[in-house]
Amino acid sequence: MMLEQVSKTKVFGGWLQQFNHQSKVNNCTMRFAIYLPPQAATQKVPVLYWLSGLTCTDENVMQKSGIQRVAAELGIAIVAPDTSPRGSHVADDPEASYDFGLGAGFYVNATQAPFKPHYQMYSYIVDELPALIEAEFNVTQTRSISGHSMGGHGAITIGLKNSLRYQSISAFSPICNPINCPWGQKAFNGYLGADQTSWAEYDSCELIKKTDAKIPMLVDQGCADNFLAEQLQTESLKAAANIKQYPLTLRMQEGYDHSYYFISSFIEDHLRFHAKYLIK
Ligand SMILES: N[C@@H](CCC(=O)N[C@@H](CSC=O)C(=O)NCC(=O)O)C(=O)O
Repeated sequence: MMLEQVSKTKVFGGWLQQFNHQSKVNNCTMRFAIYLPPQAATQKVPVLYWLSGLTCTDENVMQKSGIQRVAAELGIAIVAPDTSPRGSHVADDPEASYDFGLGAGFYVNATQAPFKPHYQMYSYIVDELPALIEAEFNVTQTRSISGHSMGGHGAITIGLKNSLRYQSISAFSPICNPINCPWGQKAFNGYLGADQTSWAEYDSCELIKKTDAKIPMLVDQGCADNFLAEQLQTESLKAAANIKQYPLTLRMQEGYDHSYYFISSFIEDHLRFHAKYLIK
């Protein structure tokens, strides 16, 4: 069987389920969560992919954001993958830090040992997971992508690099310029190697400067986020978007921090934003 069910819970008339499956690209068992709104019982529905941040699994957004209420109203499925490959045979940061290795795959395809055999999160999110979701569930091939922090970086870079696959992009507190911040430099050095020429392929600011795509993008950033200045660098994304006149709606939200309390405060706006492009 391709999918092994881990849990099934009714929420707002739809079904939240977790599954394990064998990932060919990551060469390990991967878990994901899917929320199917009530409409999926009778018709195919579009999908919003949610990419989570450092230390997260498929569970954080489903348990903390309240995303299901509006997804049920709008008829949008939510798919939340894990943030890295996992298993006793999967390499981790030798120091077992929270910002590299397990729980911190950064949505790139690793080229460096010992990470290359399993850390192929970019291909997993772009190709393998959507193919599985579209084969196994009552969903259309109409997709949008969103995420938080490391997952915001993943959503923006994957959306920009695959403009024909996604209708819209959004992010909360994204790591905007990983090639120039400590989290990104540590991860890219480990996964992609010391030669920085390949790093720009996974940097939102660099990608936005060279793309001709104009996928609508919404970014929310809390002004009281402790990571803002050193790790997230939202101003760099704003500057890059201005250069290209990219259709970015950037909202600096006074008083909000980096947590899921912030996400839960604005997740409804993000779903309604994506619905404009997912549901015609
Ligand atoms: N372990 C660190 C920071 C961990 C943290 O803040 N993780 C965020 C994402 S940060 C960027 O990707 C997160 O979403 N945590 C899970 C949650 O449910 O809040 C520390 O403890 O400071």
